[in-house]
Amino acid sequence: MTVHIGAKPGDIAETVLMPGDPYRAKWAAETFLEGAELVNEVRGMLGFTGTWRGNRVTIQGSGMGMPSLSIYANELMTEYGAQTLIRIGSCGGMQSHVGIRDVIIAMTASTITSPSSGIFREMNYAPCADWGLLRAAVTAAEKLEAKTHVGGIYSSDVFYAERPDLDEQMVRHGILGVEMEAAELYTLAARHKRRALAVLTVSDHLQTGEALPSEDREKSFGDMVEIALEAAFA
Ligand SMILES: O=P(O)(O)O[C@H]1O[C@H](CO)[C@@H](O)[C@H]1O
Ligand SMILES: O=c1cc[nH]c(=O)[nH]1
Repeated sequence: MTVHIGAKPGDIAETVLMPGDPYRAKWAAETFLEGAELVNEVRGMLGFTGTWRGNRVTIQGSGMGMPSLSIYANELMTEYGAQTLIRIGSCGGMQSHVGIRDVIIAMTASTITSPSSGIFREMNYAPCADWGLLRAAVTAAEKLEAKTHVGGIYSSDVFYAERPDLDEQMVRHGILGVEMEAAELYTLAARHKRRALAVLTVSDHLQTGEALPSEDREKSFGDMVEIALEAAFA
C-alpha cells in the first residue's frame, strides 16, 4: 500500500492504463478485461486488475491534471514496479481536420508548466512518447480503421483557459488537441526509464464548440482502449 493506492504488493500489473476518470477505469475494466478485480478505491480513485488475452493489466484512474496524475504515476512506477503506462483520456480538438470521436496518439506533449518544471528551470524540455508503443498504437489504430491523428498535443493546467492568443499559436503550430496529463506522464516515464504513451479521444472541439456529454466520455471511448491494449502487448 502507498499513501494514495490501497493495492497490495503484486496487485498491480506491469502494464497500467490510466484514464483521468475513475469511472472510465471501471467501465474499461468491465468491458475489456477478464476477471477484473477492484484493487484500489482510496479517495474513490478506482483501480482494477484483470487480464486481456491472457496478459495482466491494471486500469487505474489518475484524476484530472498533472499534479494528480503525478501522484499516481510516481507511486505506480516506484512502489508497484509499473513498466508500461498508457493514458486513455479525453481531449479537446484544436485543428479543423480533427473531428469529435477521432483518436489522437500523442507523439509529444507541450506545456507551459508541469509538476516537473522546477527541475528543468530554464530548459524547455520536450516530453515525448515511447517510440515502440507509439508505432504499435498506430498499427493497431490502422487495423481497427479508427480515424486517427498522430502528432503533438498540449497538456494544460487549466480546463477553463483564458489565453486565446496561446490557442491561436498552438493551432498555428499544428497542436492536435488539448488535455491535462500527458506531459507529466511522459516526463516521469523518461525519469524512471519506463514506457509511456497517451491515446486520446476527442470529446469536444475548441473551434466548433461541439461537446459530448459526460456519460459518453465515461463509457463510449472503446477504440482508444483497444488501441492501448494492442500497443502494450504488441
Ligand atoms: O477524460 P480524462 O482522461 O480525465 O482527460 C481530460 O478530461 C479532464 C477534463 O475534463 C482532464 O483530465 C483532461 O485531461
Ligand atoms: O483538457 C481537456 C479535456 C477535454 N477537452 C478539453 O477541451 N480540454
